[in-house]
Amino acid sequence: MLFHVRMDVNIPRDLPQAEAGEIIAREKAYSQELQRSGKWRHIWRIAGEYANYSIFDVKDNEELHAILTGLPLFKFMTIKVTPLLRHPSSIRDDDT
Ligand SMILES: O=C(O)C[C@H]1C=CC(=O)O1
Repeated sequence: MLFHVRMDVNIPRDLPQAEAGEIIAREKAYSQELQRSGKWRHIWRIAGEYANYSIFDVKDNEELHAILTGLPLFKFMTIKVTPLLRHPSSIRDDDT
């Protein structure tokens, strides 16, 4: 199942810089591992914002929930999920 996910990150200003850096490094490793597995298909930075648009390709809602709640930055994020399905006019083979 494909999901479009918007993640907005809001790290509190009073979080020590070293702690924030450590969480961001863990987030990057977590994200890149999921990208290598094919579950996190795409990630784009939203210009001018500490936010991204991502596409996930997972088995079901439960798997997506587990992935998102496992994000090291999860507690500092606002996340919006939109389920996707193939458009009948699509000419792309990888839209499902
Ligand atoms: O920077 C972000 O958009 C937040 C988060 C998502 C992946 C990652 O490495 O960081």
